[in-house]
Amino acid sequence: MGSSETSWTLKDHPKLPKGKTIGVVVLDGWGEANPDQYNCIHIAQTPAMDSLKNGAPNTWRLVKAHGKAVGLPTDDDMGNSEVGHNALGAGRIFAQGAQLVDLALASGKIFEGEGFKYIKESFENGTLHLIGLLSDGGVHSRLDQVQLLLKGVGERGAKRIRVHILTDGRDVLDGSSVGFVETLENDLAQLREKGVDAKIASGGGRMHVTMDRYENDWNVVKRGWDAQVLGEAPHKFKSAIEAVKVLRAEPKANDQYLPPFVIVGEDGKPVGPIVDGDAVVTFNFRADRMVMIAKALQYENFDKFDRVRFPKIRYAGMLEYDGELKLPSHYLVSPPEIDRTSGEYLVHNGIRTFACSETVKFGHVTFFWNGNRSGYFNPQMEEYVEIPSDSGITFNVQPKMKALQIAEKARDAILSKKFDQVRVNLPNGDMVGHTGDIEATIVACKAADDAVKMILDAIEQVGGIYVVTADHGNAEDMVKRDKSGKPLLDKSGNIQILTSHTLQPVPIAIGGPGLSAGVRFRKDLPTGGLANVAATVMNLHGFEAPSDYEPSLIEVVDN
Ligand SMILES: O=C(O)[C@@H](CO)OP(=O)(O)O
Ligand SMILES: [Mn+2]
Ligand SMILES: [Mn+2]
Repeated sequence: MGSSETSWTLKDHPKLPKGKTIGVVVLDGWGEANPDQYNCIHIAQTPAMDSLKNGAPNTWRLVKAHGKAVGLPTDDDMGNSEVGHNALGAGRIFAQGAQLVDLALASGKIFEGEGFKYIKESFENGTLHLIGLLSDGGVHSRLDQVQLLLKGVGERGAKRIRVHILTDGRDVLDGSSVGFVETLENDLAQLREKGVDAKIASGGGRMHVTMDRYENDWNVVKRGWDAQVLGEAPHKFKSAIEAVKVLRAEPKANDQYLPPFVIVGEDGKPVGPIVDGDAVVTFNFRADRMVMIAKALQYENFDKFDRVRFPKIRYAGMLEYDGELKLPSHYLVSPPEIDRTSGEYLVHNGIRTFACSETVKFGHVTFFWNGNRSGYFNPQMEEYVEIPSDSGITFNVQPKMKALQIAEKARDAILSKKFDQVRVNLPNGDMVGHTGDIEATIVACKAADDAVKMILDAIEQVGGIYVVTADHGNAEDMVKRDKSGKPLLDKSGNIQILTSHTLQPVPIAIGGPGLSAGVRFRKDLPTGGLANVAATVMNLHGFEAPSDYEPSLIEVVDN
């Protein structure tokens, strides 16, 4: 159903009233796991979330937040914010970027599309540059896809290839960068044997170089630009393996924050700056952390930092990263078409919406929630508030982040009675969980719980309803485990800290004075996931969900 033929009017729910203020709280990175010392949510004081759990099974339950339930290729794929918020907002399961790229590579269609034809024009006389996250995390990119892409471009005439790597350590174990670089070097050596001049040209840690999001800190993108395009960085090495090993040996160094480096040849000159006539592919499929570099590579007029040189290149994204902005204008694989999201329906049905988070998660409750769409559906009906995040720090230094400020904004929005839905994302469990700092993550979880309490109190005051859930796990498990669940030790006998998301389910709780008597979670949807939440929220607003939405989690029983 395209939007032109869409009937936006939702049917009235047969039993549930309209007009209740609904607080929708998404705790980022807040899964449910066994209570042990590596479960920061369990260790932290979280009275608000604990009390919600007492409502099980009628008003508290778990939902799936990983794998196929959120459109990822397999059930071994951990959840992430993009797919989690997409599912929460869109109410249906869409094959997500990771899977669409897999399919396009398997069928070879990726090499037949408009995007590939466009970059191919540069293969004869220019260099093909690949820029992206080098790991098998599967959140933003996957190494096996990069390998297939490299093989494919080699077979299709690319003569000179330069890869600009971003080391991970966030979706995968810290220290794993070395192995990924070795694998890539191996592939590049094979290409060289076939006569393709293929090398790594630059690199840096994902959180320090290139992969900022929501314009939190343009310096991050600039550091990448300087290395990738200008061939300038504070560190110069003859090989990427040496670079990563040496930079990791610095005190406190880790994969996420490695400084930028360039690879130089025997003559001391960078082996792969981006110049006129080259082609560039950013190979991440996920949008949020690619939008800023895409703007720098694509926009003629650009004032976020001094690019010094703006080479005339043919640029394509692995996917289109922003459908509204049409960014980038060329891409190898079409993104999922996430249409008719709950946000769009609700605005058409008179629901006035307020959404808020701090910068690092602001796009999650707006852009991702709305199916990777920027801006408002109807500015008269919606207000989105972004609280500036701290920048230039790792969040274990400020684990409370802006949770209190987000909660205050939500509280004020609820008490103002100007909105029917007040939606927030509380980032702490996730952003601090990614640092691997257990003490700080415990503080973070408490801060998120305090914020939940403030929002629940405001809902209480206005006689509203709350829906509290999460987008995927993180803080509930901070250690890598074997199949039996036992913590894994590294060579020196230390536990292996897990900085990534998890495969755990997440809680969802409903309640508040506005919740009609007799509303409870159904028992016949034991495998329900995040995509079932949108219909649930629509019901609580007094509407039936569209028939092709995943079913609502609630039922109304006569008391
Ligand atoms: O920080 C990010 O980009 C991802 C992890 O790679 O986390 P989230 O999906 O929670 O945004
Ligand atoms: Mn998240
Ligand atoms: Mn995360």
